[in-house]
Amino acid sequence: MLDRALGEPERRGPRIGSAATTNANRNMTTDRASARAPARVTVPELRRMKTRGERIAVITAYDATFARMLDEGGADVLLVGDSLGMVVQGLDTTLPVTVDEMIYHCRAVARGTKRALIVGDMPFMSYQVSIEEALRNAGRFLAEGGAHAVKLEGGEPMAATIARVVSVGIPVMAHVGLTPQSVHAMGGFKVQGRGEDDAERVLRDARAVADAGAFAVVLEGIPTELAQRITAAIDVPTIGIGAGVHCDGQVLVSYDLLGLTPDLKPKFVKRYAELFADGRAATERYVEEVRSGAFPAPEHSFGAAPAKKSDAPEKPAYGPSDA
Ligand SMILES: Nc1nc(=O)c2c([nH]1)NC[C@@H]1CN(c3ccc(C(=O)N[C@@H](CCC(=O)O)C(=O)O)cc3)CN21
Ligand SMILES: CC(C)C(=O)C(=O)O
Ligand SMILES: [Mg+2]
Repeated sequence: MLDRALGEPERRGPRIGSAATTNANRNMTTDRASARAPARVTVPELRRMKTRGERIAVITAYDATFARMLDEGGADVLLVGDSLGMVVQGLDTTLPVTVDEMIYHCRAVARGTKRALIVGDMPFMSYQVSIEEALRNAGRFLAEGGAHAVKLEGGEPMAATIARVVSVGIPVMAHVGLTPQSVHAMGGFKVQGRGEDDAERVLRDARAVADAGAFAVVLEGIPTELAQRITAAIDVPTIGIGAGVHCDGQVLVSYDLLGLTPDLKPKFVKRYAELFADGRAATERYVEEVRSGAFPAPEHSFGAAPAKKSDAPEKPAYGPSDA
């Protein structure tokens, strides 16, 4: 429990280190984790899921509590998306999000996750300037953020970068089609690959990143038939968002899935809960009860001298719990 509270990312994934460290981690897995915790989803497992025709469920997560909820709900992959700039930070685009911010959120998600593979989304300008910068920043997501893989946007022009990052043992999820970090070049969050030439470009992009060694490819905002062609053309799983019904998996922003983004309802979003409306209604009841004096009631209050039933040390009213 203590190591979970501290959230050391090195306990959560493969990490280069001494043989002693590796053995210690292995023993910990054997003695403590494997009996109760489900096996961690791995990159090779995701590739096998495509060959078995099993669909892959990906959801974005930005903090430990959501990560725990989504992990227990069975998500195969938790993507710490740079969409956090829009849903957590309140920005209009993802462009201002920094590597330090992404790593902070990755660490929180890593602490809340037992089974899902954790993918860190590389933010704008953290991998475009040079392959060296891409390597250094990708490495930080694993070493400091506790992520198991990184994602980056771009097709053919990013293939050499993806190949280099993959070559040092960092799994890369690619992302083609509607790439939100290119919002200004696209003139908005616009569906891509609609014309014949543009469809060919997106298909070339997907082929290039798969050939470069990406373990999966996010297809965002493209027509159903194009996503179907791409899914058939490449061996690695396609993960769709606004890309129709034929992809090998799906990804959705958790805030959209849970109904926390009341002002944003793109066509590809399905809401499985209405947490914004529920949370607002709960807040209204709380505010009303504070104003009327209905909350707090006696059962929410502490006495001056707690009755001692035994000589056992008193439990603190609140503090670290082993639950
Ligand atoms: N909350 C949230 N959900 C997301 O899916 C998401 C983010 N934020 N932030 C980063 C990007 C931005 N995304 C978006 C945002 C809006 C549309 C949108 O309004 N699309 C129109 C289609 C426009 C067209 O016709 O070309 C739509 O109606 O779906 C699409 C993707 C996807 N990502
Ligand atoms: C929507 C997914 C694919 C993403 O890139 C994000 O959440 O940032
Ligand atoms: Mg993103």
